Amino acid sequence: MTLELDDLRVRSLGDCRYDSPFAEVLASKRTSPHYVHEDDRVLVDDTVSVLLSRGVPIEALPSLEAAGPRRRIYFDPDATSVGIVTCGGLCPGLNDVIRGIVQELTEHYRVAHIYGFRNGFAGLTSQHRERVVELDLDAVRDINNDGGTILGSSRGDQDPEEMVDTLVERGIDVLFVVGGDGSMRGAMRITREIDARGLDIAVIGIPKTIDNDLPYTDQSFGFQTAFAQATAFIASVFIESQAAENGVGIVKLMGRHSGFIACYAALSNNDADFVLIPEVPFVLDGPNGVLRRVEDHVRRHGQVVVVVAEGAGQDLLEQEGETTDASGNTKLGDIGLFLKERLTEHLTSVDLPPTVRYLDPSYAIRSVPANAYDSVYCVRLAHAAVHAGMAGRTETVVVRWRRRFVHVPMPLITSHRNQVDPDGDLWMSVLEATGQPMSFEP
Ligand SMILES: Nc1ncnc2c1ncn2[C@@H]1O[C@H](COP(=O)(O)OP(=O)(O)O)[C@@H](O)[C@H]1O
Ligand SMILES: O=P(O)(O)OC[C@H]1O[C@](O)(COP(=O)(O)O)[C@@H](O)[C@@H]1O
Ligand SMILES: [Mg+2]
Repeated sequence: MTLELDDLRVRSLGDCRYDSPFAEVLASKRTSPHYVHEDDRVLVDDTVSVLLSRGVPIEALPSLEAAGPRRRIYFDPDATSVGIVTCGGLCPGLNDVIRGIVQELTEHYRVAHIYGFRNGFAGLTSQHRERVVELDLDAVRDINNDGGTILGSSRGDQDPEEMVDTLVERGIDVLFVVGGDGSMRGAMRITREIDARGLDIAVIGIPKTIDNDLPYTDQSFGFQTAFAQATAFIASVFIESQAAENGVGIVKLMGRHSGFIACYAALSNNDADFVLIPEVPFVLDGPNGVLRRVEDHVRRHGQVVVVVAEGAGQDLLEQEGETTDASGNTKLGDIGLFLKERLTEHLTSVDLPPTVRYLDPSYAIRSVPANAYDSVYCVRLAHAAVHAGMAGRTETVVVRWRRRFVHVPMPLITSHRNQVDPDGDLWMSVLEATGQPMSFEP
């Protein structure tokens, strides 16, 4: 993988001219196993073989700027106005992030104004810009107890010129965009327009994806909450299938291009016998196909549980042309219902008429409040985002990478998708736990 140090440098609006409220506390800090100094950097790679293969001196190895408070900051807090927008699909923890940003900006930096734009990027258009809400400590009190986002969200394309007009009209100095790959592409278009006009506005991204499909982040916030929810649905179909004759439990889970939710949920209570994900192709028919394998399992155990990610096996479905949603995301065929139909047909034909229990929990796994672990993660990301913005970083995303909070340039976070590696140890764990074959190919 070619990755140059220069690709990993984040942009800054300029020199930091003001003392940070954290200056005193940071004065004596040095890098330790538990703290990375603001001038130090975090390595991208973590194995000796990859580091050696880079073939460059240590200081030229791919590395990321550490996140966290700075001794000096770019914006004068008294004269700073901030905007927050949440975009794309919901994810547990969005309210925790909003709350964390508002609390940090209010209690430590004491900025002049914090505005929330309603319903994603749509809230920055001329049509909706009047619906902006001013956010203070009262406005965010207890919002973390609820799922969703108090600001609302949306998909769909918006004009960057109009959005930047709104930022200028409101006097926004720092815009926080909480969203997925689409939102980060949208945020980059905003920064391009800001650059074209020579404006002094920072844009900071906080990566949100329930599918965990953004690269350079260990695991996205809300993911743990979501797969824990999914686990409960798998447990239900397991119990149901156990009590029925030739019981077949099928759970379809979110995961458009990445099967992380399916893998983690399946591993969590180990009730699944087959896990099907977009990254690992399979066939249904033939001696090694899924149908025969499931049949064998039902013959031996009297029941079976199949977990399928929504993006799996799309090549098996007949699609009427490729359709996309408002944001340009591919709309998928329903692999869950297709599997249900084909398995019912097949098991009936081999004299194992099944009792099928099919669940598609869909939005039920992402509309819940974050669990305690994700809440902690969200608040720490929010703090890191605020520090980055106040220090004048722009076109920058705050992430946790190999357990350190770091800054990643936006173009890099949209450069590719994080997916389950069929040769990696996660998929190996799934194969070990389920006992399913390594391949369903003929
Ligand atoms: N390629 C793109 N360029 C600019 N904006 C985009 C792009 N893709 C998506 N967006 C905008 O980002 C927002 C969220 O994108 P979407 O794909 O729906 O969710 P997510 O951010 O979760 O991936 C939408 O308003 C959408 O118009
Ligand atoms: O119905 P919606 O709101 O478009 O969202 C559904 C889709 O969003 C996803 O959750 C992906 O969104 P994120 O990764 O951005 O959170 C898919 O798994 C799912 O199919
Ligand atoms: Mg997306």
